[in-house]
Amino acid sequence: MKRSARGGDSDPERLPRAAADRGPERARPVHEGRRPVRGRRVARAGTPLALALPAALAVAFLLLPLAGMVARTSWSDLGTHLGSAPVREALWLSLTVSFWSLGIAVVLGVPLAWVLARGAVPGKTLVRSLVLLPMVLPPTVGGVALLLGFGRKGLLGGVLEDWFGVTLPFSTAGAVVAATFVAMPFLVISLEGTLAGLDRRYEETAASLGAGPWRVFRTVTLPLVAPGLLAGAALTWARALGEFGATITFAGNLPGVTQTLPLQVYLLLQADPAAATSVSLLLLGIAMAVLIALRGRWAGGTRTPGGDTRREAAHDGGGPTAPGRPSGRPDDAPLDAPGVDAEEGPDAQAGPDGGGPGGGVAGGGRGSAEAPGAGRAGWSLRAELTGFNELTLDAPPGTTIAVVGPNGAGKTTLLRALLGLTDRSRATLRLGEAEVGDLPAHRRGVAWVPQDGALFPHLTAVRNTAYGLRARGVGAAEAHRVAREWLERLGVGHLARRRPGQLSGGQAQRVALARALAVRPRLLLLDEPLAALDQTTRAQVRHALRRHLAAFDGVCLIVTHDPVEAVSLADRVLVLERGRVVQYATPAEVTRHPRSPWVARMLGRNAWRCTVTADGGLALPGPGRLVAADPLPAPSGGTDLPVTGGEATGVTSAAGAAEEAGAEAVGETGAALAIFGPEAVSLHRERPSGSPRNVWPGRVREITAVGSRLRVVLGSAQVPDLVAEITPAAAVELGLAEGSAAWASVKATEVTVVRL
Ligand SMILES: Nc1ncnc2c1ncn2[C@@H]1O[C@H](COP(=O)(O)OP(=O)(O)OP(=O)(O)O)[C@@H](O)[C@H]1O
Repeated sequence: MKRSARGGDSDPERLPRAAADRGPERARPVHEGRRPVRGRRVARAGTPLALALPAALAVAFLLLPLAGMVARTSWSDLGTHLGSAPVREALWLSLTVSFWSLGIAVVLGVPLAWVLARGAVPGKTLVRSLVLLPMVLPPTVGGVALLLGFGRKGLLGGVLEDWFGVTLPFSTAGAVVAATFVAMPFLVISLEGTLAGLDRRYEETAASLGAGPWRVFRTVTLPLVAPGLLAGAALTWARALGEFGATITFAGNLPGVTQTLPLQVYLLLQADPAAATSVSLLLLGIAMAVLIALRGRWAGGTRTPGGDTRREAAHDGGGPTAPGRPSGRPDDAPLDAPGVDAEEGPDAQAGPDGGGPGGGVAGGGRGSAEAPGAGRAGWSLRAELTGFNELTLDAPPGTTIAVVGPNGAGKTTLLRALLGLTDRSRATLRLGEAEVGDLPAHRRGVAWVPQDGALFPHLTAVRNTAYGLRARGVGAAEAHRVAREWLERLGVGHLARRRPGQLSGGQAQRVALARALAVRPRLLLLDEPLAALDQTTRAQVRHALRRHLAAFDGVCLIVTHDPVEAVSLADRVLVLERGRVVQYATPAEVTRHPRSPWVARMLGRNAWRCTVTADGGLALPGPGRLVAADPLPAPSGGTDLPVTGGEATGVTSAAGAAEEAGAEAVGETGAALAIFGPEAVSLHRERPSGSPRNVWPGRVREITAVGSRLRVVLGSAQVPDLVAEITPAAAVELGLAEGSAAWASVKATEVTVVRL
């Protein structure tokens, strides 16, 4: 049996798998636990001498001059040298120039880095090369270029002098310009790298909560890239402080005006080498202090306040992709078990009055947690998608639609199209009476909860929840009051002051849901809201979700791979494959008559593609045949779309229509799907002699435990693999083990046939 064959929990082979099963966040400690061990082994035994030797030489090459400086410094005269009036003056000037330079670099460089990382502007590669140029150009050449640009006879210099009376060469301002020219690239390159590595979902989620681009930049982007920005700023400042070549060429060497410390060193080297060494040591000390303070951060990704280095990029962002990551820590924070049910009194069904004056498209007088029911106000959904997704989606207020389909079916693309965040699919979108398809994401009234919730790691739970309200102009006090109410309602009120990094996965999901519901969206999009949670937490959050979705009177789309989630949360299940609709029906209908093998398997059922033969039999791809008691139903003509209030309510797609037409064309023969549950399969040691007409020999491929029962996968030369579900006692009685021979039988009455 697979379970016993696997061994105990201490089996090292099992650890990564088991950790991965509990979600990406839990998997991390396993790898972290192993890494140092591997690292030590590689360092001790793995570094080839051919690499180690030149590397050591390189370190010696870099170290020797510095060691020489330290060794040759006249330590007894150090105080006198550094305390002299010219050195103090030069130091003061250096600090003035370097800080001005830093200020200008931040004001100009931050927007430039953003445009390079995010802007859809032509010629970005060229601009990036231009930014890098001062880093590789000899500084004296940079100084010459500055003279030709900003000098008296330069392109702009004459204008500056005539119009504004500003002369840059041989002035302190000139020294600032020279230092900025050389140092700004450090800031731009460092920040651009950090921005490119930032997980775009934070910004996209902020937009879906109603924040415009400038607010998103100020309140989400900047705080998240702050470490990268600080690192770039420190490097920029240090580079400006040490600038020499461009300064002396463009601004000259005027004591008290442009003679900064590096220029002092140059002069002192001829007049007083010992003093030059002392001043050099000062500059060296400053540079080392900056580098040590940064500890290599300029070379890394964004270190978010939650503590994770992010190299993720957006779905459509063009950068590297990375797996979803739960914002919380499922393991170490206690779950708020008593919360959900206890706080769900009648009051909990009354929505907070959080609508602010800003309102946005999601504003209006609706309480977002009114009791569901006919006649209530709400927002219907009508969307027509073209591009990768080709479908039309219609749903009345209060509908929850589970979007399912295999990997790459276009589920996420569908959500992103509804948000207006992708060009791969475009959506015309009507929510209630409002056409919002042409509006930017932050004005659509479509709230999005990405896979891991994407809570802003630098904000507490309550500030996360208040974010959308603040973006809509609600005052801070009111927004926080409403946010607290929502957190209470979702059973996480007591965690209001915690940051996402201090929440468990389930708690983080509830906060993310509270944050989305608090803005009273017209359309709610949940991307695998429970995927990162363990079974117990999943059940709790699902429960909370069901209650709140029942009170939500917009339409909610939930992407899921979990059949329990689809069946228990949704009013309709939308099955996608290759961007098209395969089925759109109630969960009961999808369970009874799944129209694709993928859905059938997702629901844990056997699903065999077969061909209906002229005599009503079912031909399988192999030599075997399958007999079903019920004849194939007449072609449906696509009528498994539900109808509500006299109007067709459902989904259509070009592909779906074509399939229906094809099915009709073949009449009673053609492609079909034969479906039977694993509980309908009986296993035997010998060929059964009774009534079943479907009997095949096979060999046990795999046995796994599912709850208190066992799932047996039987491979057969005659028919596709089939799954049976039996009790452990039956398995013992039959002597089943992996590889053992067995017979399978299925009653014809247990087989349902669905036309494809
Ligand atoms: N930025 C992109 N550029 C090009 N193709 C993309 C991009 N993002 C997704 N795709 C492709 O679009 C298709 C649909 O992707 P999507 O992410 O919507 O699928 P999904 O159903 O959400 O999959 P999963 O269940 O794996 O999350 C896939 O074939 C995918 O490779």
